[in-house]
Amino acid sequence: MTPLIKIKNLAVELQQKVILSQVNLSLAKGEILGLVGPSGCGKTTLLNTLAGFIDQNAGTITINTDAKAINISVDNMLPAEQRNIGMIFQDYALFPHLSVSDNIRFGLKKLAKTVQEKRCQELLNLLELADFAHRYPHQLSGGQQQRVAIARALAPQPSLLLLDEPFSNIDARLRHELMLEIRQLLKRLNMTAIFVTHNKDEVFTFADKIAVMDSGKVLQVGTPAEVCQQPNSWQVADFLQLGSWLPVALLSNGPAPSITSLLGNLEQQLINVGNVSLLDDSRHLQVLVQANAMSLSPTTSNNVIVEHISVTEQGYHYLLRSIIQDSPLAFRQLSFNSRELFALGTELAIKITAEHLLLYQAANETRNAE
Ligand SMILES: Nc1ncnc2c1ncn2[C@@H]1O[C@H](COP(=O)(O)OP(=O)(O)OP(=O)(O)O)[C@@H](O)[C@H]1O
Repeated sequence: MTPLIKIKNLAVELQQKVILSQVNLSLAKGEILGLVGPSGCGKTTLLNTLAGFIDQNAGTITINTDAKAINISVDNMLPAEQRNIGMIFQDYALFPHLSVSDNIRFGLKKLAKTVQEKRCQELLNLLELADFAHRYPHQLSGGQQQRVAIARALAPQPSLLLLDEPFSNIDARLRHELMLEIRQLLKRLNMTAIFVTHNKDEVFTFADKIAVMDSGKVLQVGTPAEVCQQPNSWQVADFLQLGSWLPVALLSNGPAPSITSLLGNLEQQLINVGNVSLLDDSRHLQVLVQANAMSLSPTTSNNVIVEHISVTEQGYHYLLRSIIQDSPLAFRQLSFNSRELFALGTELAIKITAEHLLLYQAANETRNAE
């Protein structure tokens, strides 16, 4: 199926600095993509480049609608107003001197008055804003302002909607409800959307697909389940906080390599992420361990000490450090969940219960970090 938007080898430089490089993404009509990554990795720059507020230095953006295909490249830089892309900014950027209705009608000035009226009324109803049509932005709550921003962006019937941290200004209690509501609305309209977020829960609630970025590049794209189950690099696992890192060493190589750690030898099936060359690079090997994939073991001798405790809805979350600290395999922050309460400084015997383990090669700094 032809994707609604296809981004190929997109690159952007600002003030002679590479901000985006080799960005490749495609989205089918009606799909919602969440862009995540550390601060400064280029998420907003990507949205602004798609919207036409920043010029690309290489690559193509193709938008396929029923009516036509738009090709945007360095040789064919289409101005923002001809891209048929709607954008919702983090602060909503509503016009303070215009009423809710006038904000929504703002992008419709070229259309006949009757069409403007009809579309505005439809959007007021759709976003449950009819009672606020004559109010001004400062007379609305954050959630209501966000609905107006969405209505205004949808009014010109864009083929793609871009949302920069759409829920960051919404009260935490309302956020989840609003996210589900807006997602259902976009799905009903079969609207294709790309949104930026810092919030892991947000991406899992709102997105069909996620793209994890780092240093101007897209590291991994997939459904939230795919990315969580098999993060393709330690940066992805680290950014999404999918577990903690347990340093390991190679015991034997071959088709079924075996490894050891300060929690003992690990018999689990190993998935060698990125085909780490075990012989060459065995110094910085680590496995990703989820907090729920470990248990207390009566048959193992004590191997960890409780360093930090926090209370969770399911019980207690512990940070454990290895009892042995003068080893290259020592760790300081292994996450562990339990319903039992242990005091700080308690020594415990822990074993890994996961069926398989993801093996990564680490940069030095991720060792011992959660
Ligand atoms: N106009 C500009 N001129 C030069 N550099 C810029 C400009 N705008 C952004 N940058 C740089 O581009 C990089 C990416 O910025 P961007 O705002 O896209 O990141 P981000 O992932 O959205 O960050 P955050 O999550 O903090 O919002 C940063 O290093 C930033 O300093």
